[in-house]
Formats: sequence, structure tokens, C-alpha cells
Amino acid sequence: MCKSPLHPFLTRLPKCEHHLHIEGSLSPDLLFALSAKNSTPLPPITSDPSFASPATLNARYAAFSSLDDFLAYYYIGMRVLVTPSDFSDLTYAYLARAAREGVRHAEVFFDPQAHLSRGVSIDTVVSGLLAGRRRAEAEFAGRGAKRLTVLFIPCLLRHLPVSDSAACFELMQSKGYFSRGDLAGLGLCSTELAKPPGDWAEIFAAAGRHGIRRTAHAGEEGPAGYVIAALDELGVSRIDHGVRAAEDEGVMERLAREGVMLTVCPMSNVRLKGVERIEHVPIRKFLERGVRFSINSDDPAYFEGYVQDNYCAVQEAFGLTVGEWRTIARNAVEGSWCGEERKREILGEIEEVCGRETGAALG
Ligand code: HPA
Ligand SMILES: [Zn+2]
Repeated sequence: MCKSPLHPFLTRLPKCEHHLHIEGSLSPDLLFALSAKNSTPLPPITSDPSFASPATLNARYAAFSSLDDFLAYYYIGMRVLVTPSDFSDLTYAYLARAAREGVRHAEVFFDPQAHLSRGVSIDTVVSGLLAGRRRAEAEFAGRGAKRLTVLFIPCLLRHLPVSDSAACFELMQSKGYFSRGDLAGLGLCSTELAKPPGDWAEIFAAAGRHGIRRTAHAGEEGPAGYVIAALDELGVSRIDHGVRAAEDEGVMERLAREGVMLTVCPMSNVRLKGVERIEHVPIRKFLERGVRFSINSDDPAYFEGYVQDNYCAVQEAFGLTVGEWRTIARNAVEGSWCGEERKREILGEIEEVCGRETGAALG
């Protein structure tokens, strides 16, 4: 909870979350519980003493030095996810929390290659995700605009060979996941430095030929030029993170002109040392330049902040007005991959909540 007088308004504001890795919602407590349940004892999975207990693991998470330092723990942690119910329970738990925090539409990333490589089938992963969504949608359905809609986006992994990404994409295609709508698009994540987006151009071009929407992590640790490369060489319609675009006026101008949305993750940027403090995330600059963005949690169990915490952190750092929050909330809806009707529903609710807030301030 933040100290801003706008805190109650921020909890009510209808939200869209577009940048949440479901494996990044695995808390140390759940990691230990699943490790015991699935007989995947942490040693010998790892000899890192940080895995002694949930508390030591949490302490280590507070000291990440970079994206790659975090990713090492993230990929070890997810090895306790084995059965469809592990994926289903994790998905449901995240969605239940998101719904409580005012999320109306969630687009959830997952990392298929990180599961395939340890013998967990794509059917296990996808059937678990879909079951978690069914349970959440049933529970949070029937409340009109206030219901929760959910899409899934597999991310290809840049620390593995491009050929591994190609095989994974073909596997997902052969299962019909995209054409059936089980998966809503294609993403790209993991290590960024020295992994130029163009290396994945062929796979993304194939996705484009099949009408699959595309997004990519770019400009998190990598330069603003990677944001342009993702647009030009991968044909993405949005950019995940993208905060280093703020270093280049020309890049920001293009993002604003083309209405490309950045899925910004403020607490993640601080925890992974992209910036020293939330105040240094280019929120104000993006608002001034007309660059659209949404606010997201990325890996909430690792960065100790869900979506509401990220909204509060931004408010405490920047003291935004109701009008600026209205712009952010509206842009998040416009940049979503849900249908137009769903967008109209959420936009309507945003107008209602913002109108009530400004009316209350005037009255
Ligand atoms: O923030 C991230 N960046 C790149 N890869 C990731 N995988 C999980 N989170 C991230
Ligand atoms: Zn991410």
C-alpha cells in the first residue's frame, strides 16, 4: 500500500497486465513445497547454498546484480514444475491475485523450451495453463466488465541456440495451439546482451505468415537499437520493457508515431539494476513524448511486487494525476490483444472509475 491519496483510486482502476512470466510467480515457499511433492530435491538440482530455505532464497533474490544473475535462479526454480496441476495451480494462484488487484485482462508469458529441455512435454505445460485459466475464468466470470480475460504467449529463449527456438515453434505449430487460439501470440525473452533480435527473424517471419501476433523483450539491458531491430526484423507489434528507448529521441518518436506499446516493469528494472531507483524509470519521459506503455510485474515472486505494487511504486515516485493514470490505463487496453468488444467494456469501466474520482475531487 502506498501513501498517495490516490491509493484507493489505483486499487479500483481497471488494469491490463501484459508482462508476467508465469514461472516468475513461483514463490520460494511454493518452490520448496513442489520440490518435496514432486521428489525433485533441490540438491542435487543445485548446490547453491541460497537454496537452503525459502528465507535464504528470498534474501538472495533481493541481491540480483543483473538480468542473467536473476535468470540463473529463475531457470533452476522452475525445475520443480512437473505435472499439469503444478502449472494449473500456479496459473490459478496468479490470476486470483491479479483479479483481486483489479486486473481485467491478463496476457501471460511462459517459457516452453525451459520445460521441454528437462523432459516436461508441451501438452503438460499447455494443458495446465488452460486448466488454470478455466478455473479462474469460472470463478471471476459473470461480473460483466469486471470479469477477467486471459491470453497465453510462449516466449522463445535467447540463451539457447536459434535452432532450439525453431524446433519449439514448429512443435507448437504442429499441435495447432495458435490456430485454435490456445496461444495468442509469440514472444522472445531471456538473456539480451549480444543476442540481437534479427537472429530470430526467420522464425518470427514464419509466425507472421501464419497471422500470429508477435512481441519481444528488447531495450531492457540491450540498446535502443534492439527496439528498432525488433520492430523491423521481427515484425513485433509491441515491445516488452523497452525502457532503454528513452536514450534515443528518434526511437521514442517512432514508437509514439506508430503507437507501439511498451510493457514496462518498474520494480523489475530496479531489482535487476537497469536503474537505481523507480524515479529513474522513464515514465515521465514516455508520457511527455506520447510513448504508450503499460505497467507490469514481470516476475513478481522474484522481485517482491505484483501489479498493484508496481502501480503504487510509480505513483510514489512520480505523483501522477488522475488524468495521467487515465491515459496509462486506456493505452494498456488499446495495446492488448483481446477483441474490440472486450476493449470497449474495460475502457467504459475506466471512464467510470476516473470520472468518479475527478467528480469526487471537484465536489
Ligand atoms: O525480464 C525478463 N527479461 C528477459 N527474460 C525474462 N524471463 C523472465 N523475465 C525476464
Ligand atoms: Zn519479462
